[in-house]
Amino acid sequence: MDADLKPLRAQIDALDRQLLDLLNQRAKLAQQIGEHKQRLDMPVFRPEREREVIAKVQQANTGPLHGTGIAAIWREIMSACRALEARQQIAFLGPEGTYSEQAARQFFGSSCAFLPCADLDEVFRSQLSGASAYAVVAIENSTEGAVARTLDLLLAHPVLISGEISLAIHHNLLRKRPGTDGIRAVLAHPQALAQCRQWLDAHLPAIERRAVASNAEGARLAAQDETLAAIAGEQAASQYLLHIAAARIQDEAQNRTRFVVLGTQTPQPTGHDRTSLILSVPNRAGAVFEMLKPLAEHGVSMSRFESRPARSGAWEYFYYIDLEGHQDDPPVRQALDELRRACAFFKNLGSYPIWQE
Ligand SMILES: O=C(O)C(=O)C[C@]1(C(=O)O)C=C[C@@H](O)C=C1
Repeated sequence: MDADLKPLRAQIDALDRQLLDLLNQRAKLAQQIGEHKQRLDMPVFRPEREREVIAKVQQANTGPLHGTGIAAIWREIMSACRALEARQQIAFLGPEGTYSEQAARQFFGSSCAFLPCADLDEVFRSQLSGASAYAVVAIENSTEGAVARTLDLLLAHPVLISGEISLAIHHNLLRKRPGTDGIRAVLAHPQALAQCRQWLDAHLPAIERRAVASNAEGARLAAQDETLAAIAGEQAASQYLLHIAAARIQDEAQNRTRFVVLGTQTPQPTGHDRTSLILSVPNRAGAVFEMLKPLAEHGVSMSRFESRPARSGAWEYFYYIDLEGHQDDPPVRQALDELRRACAFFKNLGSYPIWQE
């Protein structure tokens, strides 16, 4: 009975008052930091500091709260404190309800303005023009590989990567009513259709698969027509008031997407950082081997190696390389100096903290 809960709830109420006082004390300190940053024209958002804050509270945590819960709470606390320093806009690939929006909200917390953009080009433009302080774009999926348009735009524009976030992606079949009877077409982004191929082959083999600009766009259309189903996340289900006709239909249970955060600053080293580069070498025997030599010589690990055609017609490629470490760490700095000298093309997209759940 609720009456039995009364004394415990009274204790929670008293603690909440204390928490509120403490949070407001914390917010006042963030405001003072904000004034200082404004005087010195320093960036408000400091991902390396936020990472440190979360690591410290997780280390101090004796439970029963879990580390992931602690991280989520502190991300929101810092988002609210950050908003007192400056309210920033974050661009992402819309419409509302996409995984990109989920990544943007998880990374920056909810005390920001979020701008859904029509396509990836517009997401980049919004950040480059300064209309948005940051942008969040998908770069690779563990099942389907690289997001080609993102790679091309990273090459074409003068952008810096200020952070990353990796999300577990659970696809669901969404529609206006429960069950799969009467579905005429399944709508989703081509990547999501590909990630659910086996499930669709087994459960809806004769049904049309229609590629649309985003999963959320598919969900929006499915909300208007009973004969359409969409593949999308739970966020899209609640956004467009759809039923989950089948849950977790992706072929790989461990399906994840990595997103990068585009900004104007390179965060300071945290000891757990990644550096992203785009390189190119002439098309001759041994050139790629030579290109990678400085990394081996300085003991720098490579966590990703991806190639895209250079469209020169000469079988030349751009190589997208992620290194472990920060560009200010001496071994990485030395390797970068040598790569800069040796490569026909060298672009440093910057160093940023590795995402921590
Ligand atoms: O330490 C800072 O630079 C702050 O502005 C404070 C704070 C926080 O709330 O802890 C807020 C925003 C920054 O991104 C980092 C941390």
